[in-house]
Amino acid sequence: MTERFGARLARAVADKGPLCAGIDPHPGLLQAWDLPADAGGLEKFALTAAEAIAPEVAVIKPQSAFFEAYGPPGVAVLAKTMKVCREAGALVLLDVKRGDIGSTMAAYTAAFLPAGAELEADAITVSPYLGFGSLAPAIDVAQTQGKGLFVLARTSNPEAQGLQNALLPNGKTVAQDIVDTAAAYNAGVGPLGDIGVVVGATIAPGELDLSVLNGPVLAPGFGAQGATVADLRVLFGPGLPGVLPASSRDVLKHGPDHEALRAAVRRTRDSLGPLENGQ
Ligand SMILES: O=C(O)c1cc(=O)[nH]c(=O)n1[C@@H]1O[C@H](COP(=O)(O)O)[C@@H](O)[C@H]1O
Repeated sequence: MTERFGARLARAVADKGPLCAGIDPHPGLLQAWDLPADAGGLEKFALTAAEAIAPEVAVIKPQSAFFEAYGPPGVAVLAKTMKVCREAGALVLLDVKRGDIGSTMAAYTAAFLPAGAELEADAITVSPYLGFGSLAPAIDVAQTQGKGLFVLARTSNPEAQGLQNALLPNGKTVAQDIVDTAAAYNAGVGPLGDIGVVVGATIAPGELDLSVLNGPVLAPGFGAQGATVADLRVLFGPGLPGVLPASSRDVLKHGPDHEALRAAVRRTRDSLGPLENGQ
């Protein structure tokens, strides 16, 4: 039987710590690395980052838009980058933020989750704003094929507050309702469910109750967007249970030197606490 994503993630985090390192080939970073703004520059950037960073972390998160921006050659670079990351032992969380009516969601799911797909990921980010139920095709595949989802709940950007903290007729905020719906899919699954949520590390403490989620929490906003390790501990609890703090630019800015990149990702990873295996 295929091992569930939650179990694979728990093992990876026990081995390498909870950091999720992002590969975000921003045009400004390509320029800072002295690379041309074309598919060749993108490839050099992404593969350098993947080779230096992926062996050091449990999860690596390529940001699809920065690759799609270069058209089909960019998507080919994304596929290659994901392969390098997997071969280095990292779980690949593809940040594509997809979400659509159910039948179309099934097509997005086929693009990113099944074994053998050109852009096969271990998990993807998805948007529930067409209704959580519209994600059913992705949930089905994730749960049966050992893959994971990270559902946007309370995002790190300042514009998100009004919509995501709006109260629903059931008395919950939109974000809390998304967390609780994800929790229902994770109930009773050990050691961790497969349906995670995205909660920005920049939000105010106390906004959300994550106590029954029993699933992973992707927490972007750590580093370049201002959140610190201390902020993470206040927000999510001292032990950061199930939390994957995500950082992209704050690590990538140390490139293109391979050793400097590797040192930066190790520093960031180690700032989150000692590894369970003492490495
Ligand atoms: O889903 C995400 O990954 C995400 C959700 C969110 O609420 N905020 C957020 O910043 N992100 C992504 O996380 C990464 C953050 O990058 P840095 O700010 O450079 O660390 C980017 O790829 C964002 O698209």
